[in-house]
Amino acid sequence: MTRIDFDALVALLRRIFVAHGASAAVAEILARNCAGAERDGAASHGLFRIDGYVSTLQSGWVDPRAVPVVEDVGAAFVRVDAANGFTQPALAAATPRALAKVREAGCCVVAIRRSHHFAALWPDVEPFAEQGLVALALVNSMAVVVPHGGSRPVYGTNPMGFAAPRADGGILVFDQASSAMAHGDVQIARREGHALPPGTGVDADGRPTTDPAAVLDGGALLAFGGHKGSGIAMMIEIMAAALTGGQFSFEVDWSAHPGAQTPCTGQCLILIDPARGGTLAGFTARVERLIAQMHAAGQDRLPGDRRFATRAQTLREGIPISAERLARLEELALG
Ligand SMILES: NC(=O)C1=CN([C@@H]2O[C@H](COP(=O)(O)OP(=O)(O)OC[C@H]3O[C@@H](n4cnc5c(N)ncnc54)[C@H](OP(=O)(O)O)[C@@H]3O)[C@@H](O)[C@H]2O)C=CC1
Ligand SMILES: O=C(O)C1=NCCCC1
Repeated sequence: MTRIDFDALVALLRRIFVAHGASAAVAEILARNCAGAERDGAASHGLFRIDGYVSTLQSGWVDPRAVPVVEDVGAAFVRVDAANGFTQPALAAATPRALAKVREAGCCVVAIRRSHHFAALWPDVEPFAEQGLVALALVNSMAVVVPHGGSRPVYGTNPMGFAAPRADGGILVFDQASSAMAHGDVQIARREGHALPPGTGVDADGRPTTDPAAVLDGGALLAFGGHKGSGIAMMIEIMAAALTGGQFSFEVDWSAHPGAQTPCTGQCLILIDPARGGTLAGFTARVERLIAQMHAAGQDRLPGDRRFATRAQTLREGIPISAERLARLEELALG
């Protein structure tokens, strides 16, 4: 195992994306996003995803040079056609207008369609919380989750990311799939030969299984928390796809593009200026009061704590990477 500096990793990933057809602007955004996930120790959405990005780019399924079209729809709504490109450049294109609207109207919905999201959600919400806003991002993916009581997959692993400002200038963030496990983690479990916890998925005959291969090859995942998580997955389909005009998870069809892995769906981002409920200082003081109660009740780890600690360590010491993986990335950067 060796270590790589964050900026060096961004530069290497940028070369990979450019070598596989991405514009300089798209390559920069995806490289920072993916390197940031690896820096934060997000096993399922960091370098693990690079082979999937590359085979998707080679399949012609996504346009890595897409120019998003941003449209104003009233005082507090921005509609974005990602033009079959990645979600993150579409969000970057919409951000200046969304920020202007949230400052003016107190809130803003950003509805992105025809977009491919293959990453963690916290990078989509953190920058807004760092500017004193509350942000909630909802994304649907591909049909691998059975609705509660059902027998075939309809929902994606549909993640939600939430961030809010804190009193010390820091932020509180959670980011999670609505499935019992992210699909990426099931793939990692198969690769590493680990069983899944009971309640994660079913096999091709709908029987509960702890075998990741049985879930991935014809089986399906369950929502987290039974009918409650299933309701959240349903809400995310409605917010990320019905509201935006993106595809539902069950509509994603890769059959004409063998090797494609990124789901072409939608994302809904809701931004709120908490100062509209009083003052920003008043809001963050209430957040701190809640956190103090959580700690007093015995919760010593907040969501985001592990990531922020990993980030601080890897920025200091470098990001751990195996020699094989580094060699593979260098090879991919050659195109
Ligand atoms: N693009 C897409 O379509 C999809 C993306 N994803 C991404 O996959 C990633 C992983 O998702 P998932 O596996 O569900 O996330 P996890 O279950 O690993 O973590 C979910 C959240 O809970 C926090 N957390 C974890 N353990 C504890 C604990 N013991 N106490 C308090 N908080 C805790 C985490 O904080 P911390 O981060 O600090 O550990 C995180 O904010 C996410 O980034 C998600 O966006 C998932 C599905 C689809
Ligand atoms: O891990 C997951 O679940 C997913 N991640 C990226 C997009 C597809 C689903």
